[in-house]
Amino acid sequence: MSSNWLSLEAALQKALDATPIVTDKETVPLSQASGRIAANDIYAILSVPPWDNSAMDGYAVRTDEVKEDKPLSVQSTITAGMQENAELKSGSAIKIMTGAPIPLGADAVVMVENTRSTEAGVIVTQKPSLGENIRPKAGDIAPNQKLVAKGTRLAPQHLMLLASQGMADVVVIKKIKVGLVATGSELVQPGAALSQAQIYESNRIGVQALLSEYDVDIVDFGIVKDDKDALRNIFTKASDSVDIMVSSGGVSVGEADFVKEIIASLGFIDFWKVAIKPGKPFALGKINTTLFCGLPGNPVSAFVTAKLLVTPIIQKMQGQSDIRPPLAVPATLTTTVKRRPGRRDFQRATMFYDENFNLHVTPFRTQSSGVMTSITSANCLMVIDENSTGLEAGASVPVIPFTLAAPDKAPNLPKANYSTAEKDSE
Ligand SMILES: Nc1nc2c(c(=O)[nH]1)N[C@H]1C(S)=C(S)[C@@H](COP(=O)(O)OP(=O)(O)OC[C@H]3O[C@@H](n4cnc5c(N)ncnc54)[C@H](O)[C@@H]3O)O[C@H]1N2
Ligand code: MOO
Repeated sequence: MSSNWLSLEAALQKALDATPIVTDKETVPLSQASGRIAANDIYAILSVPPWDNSAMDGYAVRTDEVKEDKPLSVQSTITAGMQENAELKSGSAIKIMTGAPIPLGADAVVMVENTRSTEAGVIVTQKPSLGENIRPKAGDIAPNQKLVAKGTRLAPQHLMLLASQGMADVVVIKKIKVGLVATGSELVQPGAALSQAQIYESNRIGVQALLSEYDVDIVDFGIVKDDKDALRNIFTKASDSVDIMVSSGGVSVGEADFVKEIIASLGFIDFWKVAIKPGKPFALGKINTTLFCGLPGNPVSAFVTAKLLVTPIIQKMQGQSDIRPPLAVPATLTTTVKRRPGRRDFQRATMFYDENFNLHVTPFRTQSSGVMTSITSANCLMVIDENSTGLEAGASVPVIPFTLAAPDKAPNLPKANYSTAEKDSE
């Protein structure tokens, strides 16, 4: 590894150390809170369940009165939502539905399937144990119990929990503003006409979609030419209006790569170059007090550095308490891979299961960071250590899946045909 390249871990640590945490709060309805960060610890107000209630449709009984072939007279029926404080009489049973409050005196509920109805009453065919099918008051949540810790990214299940407490809204960290700009005199906005030597700009849309998963406000600064004044102008504007500015392109050593120089003149470059492939020329700095991330222009490098370096920075800035690296799982390499040591490789690859649920992985045929189909054809990144000179087929290698969906041939999953693609007509 070249001496002026940081390892991914060192780069990430430096980046997170330089990242300020936004503390401004706002109150939003639960319907808009998914993916936002809880700004406070949230405590329970109510018991859940609010009373002892039935876990089954059946009969509330006194266990000591349940005898083989002795009918219990059915006193009444209680359904969930009924406002009645019933009391179970001796020698009786009360018909009860799931969720309804347990009548006073009852100490178990028999499932309807374990009973038989007769003219004389209900006969219990399987004696319940004490407390069977009774969900006790506060068995799930007790008042003052911490429900959600400050810094939690609110997932659907957290929102259900808060709703069960009667809460209609929640205090979250204000959305952070992320500026995006693509640099390059050759770049044209998709939809416009191309002239000679021009290509369509594709990094902003990908980075925007990736970062939008973290519920940020994107401020789009468009495309800027490789021109020092134009770059200075955009970055100065950005420092007044966003929390973090993310650019792509112009961070390597070419004649028109001015981005680092301009950032250094407006603030400073904290580090440049990370020992990863793709994505080596990633730069981190500040424009006045605004954090700056310079992604390399090659589309695959921009995608991988946004995923590996920018998304943890965003999480830290939002006050997320638990920032973790992406999930990596071991897979068996199907082919021999030769490489030059120096950078940790994040090869675009396809992982798949065999009949025994073992995961295998095949790298995409080309690993050039300009080949965008290497990411669209892949379903994971295959990680090879910086010092490795290559791996033999059969070696175990970590892979980072792009999604949590099962790859091909998952043997323990239903064999239904999930594909919605139209079948060839017969
Ligand atoms: N002599 C050296 N040359 C290069 C090195 C090096 O170490 N020494 N590093 C290479 C690596 S690795 C990368 S990655 C690239 C990154 O360079 P830049 O960040 O300066 O990117 P550009 O030169 O501006 O663009 C590279 C490539 O990507 C295309 N591009 C740029 N932006 C976009 C965009 N928004 N949408 C679509 N395509 C984009 C651009 O046209 C170029 O083809 O540098 C290597 N060079
Ligand atoms: O880092 Mo570059 O991204 O190898 O092509």
